[in-house]
Amino acid sequence: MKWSEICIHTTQEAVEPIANILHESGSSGVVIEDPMDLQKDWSSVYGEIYDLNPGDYPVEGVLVKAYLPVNSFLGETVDEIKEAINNLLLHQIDLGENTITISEVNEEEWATAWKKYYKPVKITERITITPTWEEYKQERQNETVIELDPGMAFGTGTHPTTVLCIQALEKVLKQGDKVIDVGTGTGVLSIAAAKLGAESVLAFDLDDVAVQSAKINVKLNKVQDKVTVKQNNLLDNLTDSAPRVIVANLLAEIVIRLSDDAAKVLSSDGYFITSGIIKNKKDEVKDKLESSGFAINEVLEKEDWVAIIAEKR
Ligand SMILES: C[S@@+](CC[C@H](N)C(=O)[O-])C[C@H]1O[C@@H](n2cnc3c(N)ncnc32)[C@H](O)[C@@H]1O
Repeated sequence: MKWSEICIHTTQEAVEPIANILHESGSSGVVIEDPMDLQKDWSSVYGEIYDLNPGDYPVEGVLVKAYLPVNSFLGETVDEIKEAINNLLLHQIDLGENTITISEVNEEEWATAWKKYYKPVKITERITITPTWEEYKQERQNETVIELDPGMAFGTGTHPTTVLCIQALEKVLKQGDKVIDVGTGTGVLSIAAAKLGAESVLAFDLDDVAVQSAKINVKLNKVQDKVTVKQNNLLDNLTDSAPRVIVANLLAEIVIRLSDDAAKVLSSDGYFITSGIIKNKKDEVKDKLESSGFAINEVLEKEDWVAIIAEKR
């Protein structure tokens, strides 16, 4: 089969929504080439990992690439992708250059193109995330290893927003907590919560592809007794529960929409961990959280992204 590579030159802020658009259009294995990755000193800090070629990276902005089968619908699919990306401007998302190029690749190239970027990564002192196809030996006694097969769901577990959420979970989670993970994607945060000691975790995602991916990863990590994965819009139709922690790695706009419901649902000593928030939207989200009845406990930052730990007042 022939495949077409679609490459979008954009901004860090637009990477997640564009990756979602590409997933929804049926493309496989989104690759993100962000020059910030070249500046990370993975080898000295984390004893790992990457062998990155600077020639693959833009000088400014980020390249988001995905692979579409070459068939009679390709033209229409590309037009739909372009339209959906341009619609992001209506949500005040900066698209930067927003140039879109299409090129043909062979099957072998695309099948391995994204996997070469995905290696075991030490996310925090305690947690390492490794793709299922890498053999990884636990290096330290108290190390918690999460195995992930990202499939077509967001993401590899190494995105700054995911890392920040895991760091926040480590700070607030107590043994025996009930947790809800809104927008679970691959299930990575639910798996982390279960492995960090949560008693039960509800993992919600609107996207069926994510739900299927999270179910697979939950089993792979043997936490199916603790984690229940369901297709659900935000916190809609929640009956019992009263979790002590809600974690939501979504876009700033969606976090704002979720804030009042999160305050209602959480237990009285509850924490709301939010991310997917680009730095320039931090104050808007903080204001909304405060007006929903939260006190801002801590703001964590990584690259252009923030995560906010908010405590129910
Ligand atoms: C940025 S990804 C986060 C994935 C994962 N939690 C992580 O931290 O890597 C956001 C996820 O939220 C899901 N999502 C978006 N809107 C949603 C909604 N209204 N209700 C539930 N999930 C939603 C998307 O399908 C996507 O899987």
